[in-house]
Amino acid sequence: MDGVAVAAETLEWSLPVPSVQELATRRPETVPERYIRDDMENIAAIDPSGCPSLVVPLIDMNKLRNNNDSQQQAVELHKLYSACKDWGVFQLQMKSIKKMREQAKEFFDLPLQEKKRSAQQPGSLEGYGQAFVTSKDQKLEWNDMIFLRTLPAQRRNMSLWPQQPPSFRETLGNYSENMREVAVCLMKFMAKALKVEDEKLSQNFQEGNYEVRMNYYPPCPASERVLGLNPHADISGITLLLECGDMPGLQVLKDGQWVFVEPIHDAIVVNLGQIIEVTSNGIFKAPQHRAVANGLKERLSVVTFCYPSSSANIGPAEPLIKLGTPPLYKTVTNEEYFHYFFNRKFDDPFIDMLKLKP
Ligand SMILES: O=C(O)CCC(=O)C(=O)O
Ligand SMILES: [Fe+2]
Repeated sequence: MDGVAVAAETLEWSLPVPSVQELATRRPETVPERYIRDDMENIAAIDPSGCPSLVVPLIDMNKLRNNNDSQQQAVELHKLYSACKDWGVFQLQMKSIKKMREQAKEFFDLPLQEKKRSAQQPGSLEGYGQAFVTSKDQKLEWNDMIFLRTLPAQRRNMSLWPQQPPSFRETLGNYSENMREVAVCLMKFMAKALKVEDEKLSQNFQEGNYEVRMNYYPPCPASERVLGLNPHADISGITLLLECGDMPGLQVLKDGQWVFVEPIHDAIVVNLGQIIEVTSNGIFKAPQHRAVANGLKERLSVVTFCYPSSSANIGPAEPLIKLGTPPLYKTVTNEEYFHYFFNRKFDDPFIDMLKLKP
């Protein structure tokens, strides 16, 4: 059984709350109290434009793949290694994925009643609605989303896949396959960068589970006191994030400072998840990140969570341990991994529970 299925059976994921898109359409002067983050001191972040050391690294997949120029390849591989180790996030240059961007926007532009044809069912995360609303008192995020399992195809719940816009389903299917290729390829190079020449790692992502979350953040009249998405580290292996416009909103915690990830048109953002932090025995980092709101413009992101095959164990890669380094984490089954996740205390970096005592 995979993680989300477990959750759907055991947790109230998504108590019904109003669509923030609908709230924003009425152009209110302020927002309801439940969105105001008196619990957060400072939602401001650093603008990285004047500070090159705070610009998220940019990796070129073509250079990584170019076997005709081994020098260039080695330089890019080293850049990848440093990005995964020092940041846990980087931008990956690739042809822009225009169609998915357009279709995501068209979906959220539909009337509410049409979007609600894909509405989440009680107690389940999958579908159109909000995520992780588990109590009537908790602060709410300025975000509407649609969450769908995409690969392998037999995990799809087609009753929740939007039928509008007309080519949404086909575009999302193709896009997911495209993202699986990217994930598999990245895993090959990440294994190489770790000097773990192990085909199993990328193979596990070839046979892995893929889920897509499309996030919609409308303009917000109280953006400096509201959060689009709470700080978190992803529980995936890796996460591939497509920005649908040029409005910044994603921030990553780097050396104690929140830094904007500036959207680049011909790139996707790669965020390492906690499975890779464990697999790399703590060498690579799953960064804390969050999304802020803004008062000017809507923002959309299409986020693909890439998980290894459910039959693969989660633990430090064996070749790393064989090189003589003690394992920092215990090895668990996929089911155990999600069990730890669902039984964490809310704000815990939950992989700490997998840490072995020195
Ligand atoms: O929309 C964003 O920029 C962040 C999305 C994200 O972190 C997530 O969906 O896990
Ligand atoms: Fe995330």
